[in-house]
Amino acid sequence: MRKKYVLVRRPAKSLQDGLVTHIERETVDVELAERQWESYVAALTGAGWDPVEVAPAGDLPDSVFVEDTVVMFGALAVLTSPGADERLDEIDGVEESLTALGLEVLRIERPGTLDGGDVLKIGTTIFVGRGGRTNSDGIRQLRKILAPRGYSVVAVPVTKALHLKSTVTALPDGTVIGYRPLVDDPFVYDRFLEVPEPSGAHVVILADDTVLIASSAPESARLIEGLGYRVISVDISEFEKLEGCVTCLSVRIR
Ligand SMILES: NC(=O)NCCC[C@H](N)C(=O)O
Repeated sequence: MRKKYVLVRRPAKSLQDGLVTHIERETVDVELAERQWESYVAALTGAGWDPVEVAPAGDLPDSVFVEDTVVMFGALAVLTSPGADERLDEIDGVEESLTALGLEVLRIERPGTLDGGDVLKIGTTIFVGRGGRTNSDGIRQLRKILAPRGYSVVAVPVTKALHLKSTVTALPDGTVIGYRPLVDDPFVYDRFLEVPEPSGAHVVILADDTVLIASSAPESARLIEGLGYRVISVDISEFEKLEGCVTCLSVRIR
């Protein structure tokens, strides 16, 4: 069986200086964050994923949110063009890890901006959030890269949260789940299921029958379990204080 790699990046010592846009700033316990990160990586490993650690970047507070720096399409890695200038320097370290894995690497360039947190892949349909971090030129560039490879890019406005995937993600069967007050328009998706908690909208698909969710969303976890999935919960409270969620801490490479 082919190895399933997952890219992760250890939290920076300066984590507490990470950006906050839509929520009030709270003090981050960096030591607790480190322990939570270890448990998060252990959950991925336990589900059969092989972690590849991008070299840590002590002076880049948001570097742990590695999802925003690259989007994978099979063996193609598209490095992003982060919408926040403070995050631009995160790209180089990620590129080194991707090249070392022998992947084809392309990139979105300024003036285009695109954050990985704005990209939701469901089969060959790629939903891209147009919001605070991703602009129309970034979407245009991604569309140009993906069209010849058989993907269609569907752009959707995001006005109520940081990223598209702060508002919705998808279950293994393709059902889009979201916390309704944060979703601009649920009708852009073929199937939409409302979850009862904001962080319940975020799942990482670990296998066809298994998803990872934050422990801050117990009711949503029960709802998803009721649909026949195995649900693994992890506490990521310190990352949630910086508008992070379970998806943003890793990038799966299949
Ligand atoms: N994909 C994600 O949900 N990323 C979270 C990024 C949080 C970080 N503090 C930021 O504002 O960029």
